[in-house]
Amino acid sequence: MLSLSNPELLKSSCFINGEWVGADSGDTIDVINPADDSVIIDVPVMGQKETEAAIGFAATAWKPWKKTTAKHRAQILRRWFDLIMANQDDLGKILSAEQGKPIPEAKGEIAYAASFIEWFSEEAKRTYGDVIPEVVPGTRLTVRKEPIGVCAAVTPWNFPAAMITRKAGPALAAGCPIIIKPASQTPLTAFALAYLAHEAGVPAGVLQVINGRSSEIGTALCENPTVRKLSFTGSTDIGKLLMQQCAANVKKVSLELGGNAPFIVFDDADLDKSVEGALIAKFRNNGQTCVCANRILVQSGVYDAFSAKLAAAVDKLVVADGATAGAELGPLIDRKAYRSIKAMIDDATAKGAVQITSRNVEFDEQQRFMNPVVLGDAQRSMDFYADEIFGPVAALFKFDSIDDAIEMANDTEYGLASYMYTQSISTYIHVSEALEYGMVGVNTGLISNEVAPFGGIKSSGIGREGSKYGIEDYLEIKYVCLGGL
Ligand SMILES: NC(=O)C1=CN([C@@H]2O[C@H](COP(=O)(O)OP(=O)(O)OC[C@H]3O[C@@H](n4cnc5c(N)ncnc54)[C@H](OP(=O)(O)O)[C@@H]3O)[C@@H](O)[C@H]2O)C=CC1
Ligand SMILES: O=C(O)CCCC(=O)O
Repeated sequence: MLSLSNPELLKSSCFINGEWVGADSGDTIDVINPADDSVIIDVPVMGQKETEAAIGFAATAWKPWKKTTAKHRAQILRRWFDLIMANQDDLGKILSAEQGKPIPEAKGEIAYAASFIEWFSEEAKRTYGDVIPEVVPGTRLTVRKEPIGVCAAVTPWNFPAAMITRKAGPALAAGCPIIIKPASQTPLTAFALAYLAHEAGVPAGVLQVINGRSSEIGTALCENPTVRKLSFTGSTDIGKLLMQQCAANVKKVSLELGGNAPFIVFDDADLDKSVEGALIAKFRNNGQTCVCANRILVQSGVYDAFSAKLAAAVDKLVVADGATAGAELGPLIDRKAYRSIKAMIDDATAKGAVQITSRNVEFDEQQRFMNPVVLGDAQRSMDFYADEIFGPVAALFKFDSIDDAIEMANDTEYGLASYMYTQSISTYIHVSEALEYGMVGVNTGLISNEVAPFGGIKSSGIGREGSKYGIEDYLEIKYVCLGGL
């Protein structure tokens, strides 16, 4: 059992219309700690019926919520932020237990998650409209931003807190209710956040969390016309499916999907800083992040030196249960993830990739931890050139010219994050402008924060989260033309 200062945070029920409830069927499923396969607690398995009920409650809650002042919503969100930060230790323990990331990293995610609530508590007051100079005498043209209506969020297991607050923050700030369906593997952080939202004064029905059969819940959320907006973070395949389902009633969608981030190291880069950046960009959350470096492209002049330095640093990363002091990489989320990552390593080595790190990367079905690995001599024919690794494998590709680097970097259906290391201003400007990505990190491996627009282009998704842009998707523009003056 998790030892928490505030045991109220560990919930085994869904949160619907201000009540902690089980599934109508009574069905439950265990939430498993991926570090040791122990059961943390069981949670309800809900489906279409409970989802429809939650949509109805949200619609009812919307009427008074949209009429509250921005200042009132800002105050509630600020209280929620304060409560999340006051409970950071407990929330970090819950998140680490169900997701696997080391407790300090989990606590870091809690602070990152809270930052979206703080940010949108401030942005709530800035959803300005416009007054447009009239073209016909005796008229007045005004533009007002209004909440879009009932929103839904479907979120992944890799960031069980931040992907929720990055959606719930702007929704609530804009005056919308939101129904959250967390990943089945990590519902406990979502429940704990809902508990604190309620404590902060978020009214019943304005924020609900429903766990269960994803395709049933997803279909209900996408096909019910009362839901006006869906925000999804997860795989590209499921994103496409949800977008199709939302098309029937022209629902607004935001999608944060897969990536295939290039991390480019030019000959003139500061190598120590590049290695430091690569460690963050590649191994954050054990490589299970959509903005993780997927293809590390290194210019031929520094290829050998960079590979040796990176491999030495990677060999030192401490792999252990996330609750163990000093752990830097926890377990992967599940066996399916191990199998998929191992298959990519095997594919690459069969095609000529060479392991530069020294630790064993064999895998058996009992295994819960994977050693990080650096593979050199990576080639375009290898699976990870096109596909997201989502694990602790750094693949190094060699290139000669700047144009080669740009061509390789853009040679993908994805366009989320990209990174480059150079000390040349002209390389920085030329390459950062040529990269077909929503985000570019220059001389840094960490680009995410609440004030910057997070999102991708191409198959990486639609829309931006965080920043001043992140609230726009939760607002509709209403133009009023007043005549006869
Ligand atoms: N962009 C990103 O941040 C992420 C990318 N990924 C990528 O996707 C791969 C697979 O991970 P996975 O967890 O399976 O990602 P999914 O896209 O399957 O899951 C993300 C969310 O979507 C839900 N979901 C799954 N199927 C449906 C459906 N038919 N209708 C509605 N909701 C659905 C999941 O619920 P449930 O958990 O209940 O199935 C979860 O809440 C990873 O290896 C990685 O490559 C994964 C996670 C995050
Ligand atoms: O989609 C993800 O993988 C989570 C986002 C990580 C981030 O915000 O940096």
